[in-house]
Amino acid sequence: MQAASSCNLKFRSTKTTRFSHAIPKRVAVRCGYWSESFTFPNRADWQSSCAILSSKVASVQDPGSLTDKIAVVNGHKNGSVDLGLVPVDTTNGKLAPVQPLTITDLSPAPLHGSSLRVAYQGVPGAYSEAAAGKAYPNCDAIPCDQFDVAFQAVELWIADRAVLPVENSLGGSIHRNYDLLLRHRLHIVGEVQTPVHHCLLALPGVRTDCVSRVISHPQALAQTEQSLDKLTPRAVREAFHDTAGAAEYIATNNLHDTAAVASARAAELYGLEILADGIQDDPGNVTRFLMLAREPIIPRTDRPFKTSIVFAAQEHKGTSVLFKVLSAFAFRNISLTKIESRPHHNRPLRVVGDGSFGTSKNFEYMFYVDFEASMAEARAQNALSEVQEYTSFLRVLGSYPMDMTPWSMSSTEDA
Ligand SMILES: O=C(O)C(=O)C[C@]1(C(=O)O)C=C[C@@H](O)C=C1
Repeated sequence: MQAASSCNLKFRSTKTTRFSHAIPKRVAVRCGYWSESFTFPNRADWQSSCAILSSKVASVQDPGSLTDKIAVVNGHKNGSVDLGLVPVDTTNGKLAPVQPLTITDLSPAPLHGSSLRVAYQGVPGAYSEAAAGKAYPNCDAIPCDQFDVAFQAVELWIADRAVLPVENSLGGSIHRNYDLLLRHRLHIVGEVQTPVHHCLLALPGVRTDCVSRVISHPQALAQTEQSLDKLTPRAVREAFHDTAGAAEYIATNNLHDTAAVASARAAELYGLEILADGIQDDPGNVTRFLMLAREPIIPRTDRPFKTSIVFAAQEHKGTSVLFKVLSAFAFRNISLTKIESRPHHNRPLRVVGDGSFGTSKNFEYMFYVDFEASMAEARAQNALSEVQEYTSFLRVLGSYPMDMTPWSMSSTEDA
């Protein structure tokens, strides 16, 4: 017998707990052999908690005793708490029998079921969902409303992996995910690059010249800016959480004046028509996604590897720290593939000058560097020991196989 996740047990949220004012919320969940507690630090996390908890509870062994799954919320015992999770058995109207844990449930991954659970940001039809499928074929893709929720889903063992975008060939870096990489403790275990082929979608019968508003993910709007100038010059553009979510919103609210920039799959899923196809401003539009896990993978040397690090320059080490750090790689013939700087949140400014001409403030940064070498190679280890001399903070985010998928312009047609 399979774990509960394979019996298609689903939960429907009917209402939220009456302790909705208390944040952070600590919830203890007990279910058969399994019990775990979760903390939802802010309201947004708590609001998405029904989905998170449902997915977690549905993936454990014992689908019976459904009423006592949510044992405690903020110290209050079950009975006074109703999270409003209603079990819906989609198999044959019966709940699956209780199953004891087996040795396979204790193996590192996939957990509690036959397929890997992969968190992504967006709803079905988002490019991130396609990327999750490319990174982990046959995975169970778990939609999350925010990037932060996808990180937390892995940290809380609700998902086994997260697949999140970090940069696009037209729109540039997705800074939010760089910041979250630092805030969370997940490891980069792989990368996947996917062609992004955008369409303009609207309700059936809507003409392009009747569209007064175009909604989509800001990255998607940026990637189609010139095409939208031509197709819908008078339409206002509005940011939405994700491309497929924008398509779903149009369909759900029956909006005849609004179009979405999204994938052809989103058109199919939400019953929209494709007004224009391939509207990305560059035919070779590609987004790079990172695969994240709780544990790092063991770096190898038998195939091309990339390593991602983040560091902050040491104060009082002079102005040429960045040059010295980059030289540590250059002298060892290690190519850098990416460098990104983000504000140093703990130390945003450094005052410079001796006062004779006043003082100036320099901004302090966290530098993210990707280089083409595996941490199993001596040259990479030596480069990092040298980097350590100039830095006050250094973290290896992951050493992982490079995405070597053959790529051609025509492959962009697939997405
Ligand atoms: O909205 C989506 O469909 C996403 O998957 C997000 C996202 C992004 O964050 O960059 C991913 C790929 C595309 O570059 C556009 C949007």
